[in-house]
Amino acid sequence: MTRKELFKNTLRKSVHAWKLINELPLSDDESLMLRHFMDQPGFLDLHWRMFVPAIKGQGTEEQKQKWLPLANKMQIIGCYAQTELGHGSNVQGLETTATFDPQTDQFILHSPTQTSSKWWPGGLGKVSTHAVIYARLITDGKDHGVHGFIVQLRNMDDHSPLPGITIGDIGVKFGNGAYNSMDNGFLMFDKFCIPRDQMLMRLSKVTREGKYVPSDVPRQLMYGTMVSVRQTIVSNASIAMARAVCIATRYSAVRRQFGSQNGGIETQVIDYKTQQNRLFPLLASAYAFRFVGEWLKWLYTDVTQRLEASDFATLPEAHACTAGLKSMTTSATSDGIEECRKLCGGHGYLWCSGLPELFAVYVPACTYEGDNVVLQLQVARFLMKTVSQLGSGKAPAGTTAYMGRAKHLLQCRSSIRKAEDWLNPAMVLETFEARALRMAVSCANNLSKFENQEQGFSELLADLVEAAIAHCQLIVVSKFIVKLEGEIKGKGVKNQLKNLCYIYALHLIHKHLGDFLSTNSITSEQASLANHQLRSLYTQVRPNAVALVDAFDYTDHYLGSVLGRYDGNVYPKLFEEALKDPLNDTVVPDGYHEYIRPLIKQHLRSARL
Ligand SMILES: CCCCCCCCCC/C=C\CCCCC/C=C/C(=O)SCCNC(=O)CCNC(=O)[C@H](O)C(C)(C)COP(=O)(O)OP(=O)(O)OC[C@H]1O[C@@H](n2cnc3c(N)ncnc32)[C@H](O)[C@@H]1OP(=O)(O)O
Ligand SMILES: Cc1cc2nc3c(=O)[nH]c(=O)nc-3n(C[C@H](O)[C@H](O)[C@H](O)COP(=O)(O)OP(=O)(O)OC[C@H]3O[C@@H](n4cnc5c(N)ncnc54)[C@H](O)[C@@H]3O)c2cc1C
Repeated sequence: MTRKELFKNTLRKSVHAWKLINELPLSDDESLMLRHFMDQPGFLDLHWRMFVPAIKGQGTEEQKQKWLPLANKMQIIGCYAQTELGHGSNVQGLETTATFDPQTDQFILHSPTQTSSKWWPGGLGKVSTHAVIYARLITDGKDHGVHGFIVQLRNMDDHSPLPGITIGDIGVKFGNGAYNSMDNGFLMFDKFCIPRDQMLMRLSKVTREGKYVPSDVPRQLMYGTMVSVRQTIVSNASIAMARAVCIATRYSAVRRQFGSQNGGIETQVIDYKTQQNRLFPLLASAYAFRFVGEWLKWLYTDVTQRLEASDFATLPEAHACTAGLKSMTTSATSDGIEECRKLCGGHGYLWCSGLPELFAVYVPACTYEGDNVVLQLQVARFLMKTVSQLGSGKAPAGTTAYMGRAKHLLQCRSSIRKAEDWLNPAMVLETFEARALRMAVSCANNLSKFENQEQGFSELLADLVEAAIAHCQLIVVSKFIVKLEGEIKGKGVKNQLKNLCYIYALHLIHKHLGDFLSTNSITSEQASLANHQLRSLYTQVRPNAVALVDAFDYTDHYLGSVLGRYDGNVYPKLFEEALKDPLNDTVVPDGYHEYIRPLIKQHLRSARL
């Protein structure tokens, strides 16, 4: 499809999905499932995941009563317009202004520079009638920082932009189809006026007289919509990883190379330890991210309930967990999808493998909802704060509770003696805790050598990110272990999950061996034992690998992959796909008479053939 066709077809699908949701009708969970199977980024994502939650989280009761019924019936379509051409990560650096005019009781929205143009918001370019706009609030010449406003963008009769608004699509993005189904947009305001009651005023207010009234709740609640989406992105990482792994695992069982004896069949590539060493940790990650995603959903629900009761104590941890896990799981999944492409050899590079499209549509997850490095730095700040409070009498809680055992974890030596010891959950957990704590404490010690903490932080950014990743990996490993300790129906299933849990943990040790050795969390002998155990786990997973990906229950239609077909009938179907290519419509290609024939004829003449 051309871009225009792709965009229009996605509009068609989105509107059809919305019709089904209402007609059947579908529950919220079923509607999410429908979105999952619609399987294309589109304006509904931003309307439901960001526009509506932003109003719910930041609007007053009256604002919710006014706007939510319209949004819930999709009589208005909204998006979330925060990022600007010049500023994305640095939200406090946004330039768009919303200046209160007491004479008209209105805010004047203005884009003072080119870099202040909104740039990137999904659904903005061509579809949305409304947006939640983030802009600097100015009253009486004073800048109060960034706040949210509900703004109508387009005329409700003919969809034309309202006077004072310039709006459009930002152009083609990475990949052929992928994210190009979405109208990520730009927007400029030229002194565009909105009524005062369209500032989202749950967190702070501007009175009729133009007085700014800050609220007594943390201003970070303005970032709440991002926290909610980051949490869902973790579960989505599992879905995308599982999809790539399903394709690569099934194909690795079909594909054979070398090893034929006396003219017999060749070896299935899944039997090579190198293939297993690349594939099975990704299979384990798909399960691990699913379980940590379930836990994060619980954490998010818990913090939401606490916030409703004005208990803000767990907000920093919820922010650190959603930011860190969003970052860690999306980076691992993007890399994992690309690894799966390579695991499928040359055929993985074919569009019909399903992997190029999956990669292209997935990889911006490392950037949207917060650049992955920027988000890990938020985790690092949280860890440095926690370390600095050790010994102050305030016991660390939640995911940093292990830091409360700092004295032990800083000096303990791993008691792993034989390979099987690596199947002991307490020993594995302690290894990850020791490594995470020692990396965090080492950063804190190095920071303390700087007179200026911010300067020290800038100098140590790379180490801080590594410490944050170590903490996030510990969370994933620990939640996998907790899952195993809970109710899992079926001993066989539990055994399989145990294998995957240890593959996940031991492979991380192997991959980040430098961290584990340099922090003396394990010795090089214990590292060899971990590798030995890992190989043995691969052997145990091998006979069940295909069943473990079949368990994801993805249909062939959803996978969209010739290589990942359930029936394994890969080669005939690769031919069928090839023959569908427009280049094969004719035997002699268009351009032969124009370019190839004259070239050949010229050579034939000069060679006197
Ligand atoms: C084959 C076909 C397959 C098809 C598959 C389809 C796949 C589709 C999948 C769809 C899935 C999901 C849909 C998602 C849609 C994505 C759309 C994207 C939307 C966006 O990107 S919206 C814009 C997002 N922008 C960002 O994330 C910006 C990142 N920056 C920030 O968040 C912040 O500014 C910051 C965290 C970097 C803060 O920096 P800083 O300058 O320090 O900030 P301050 O404002 O001064 O605040 C500092 C203190 O506040 C704390 N803090 C910061 N953030 C939060 C928070 N969110 N909650 C609570 N607290 C927060 C911070 O820790 C500081 O605290 P302290 O003072 O240290 O105590
Ligand atoms: C597909 C897609 C959809 C999007 N949808 C929306 C949307 O609906 N609404 C919306 O408002 N926005 C949206 N965005 C924008 C998105 O949120 C931003 O792109 C994202 O927050 C990153 O910001 P940036 O582009 O400014 O990156 P930058 O911050 O410019 O990052 C560039 C580089 O600088 C590094 N860097 C930046 N700051 C630091 C620092 N302090 N320390 C160390 N390194 C740093 C980063 O790691 C990165 O390597 C979308 C983006 C994409 C790609």
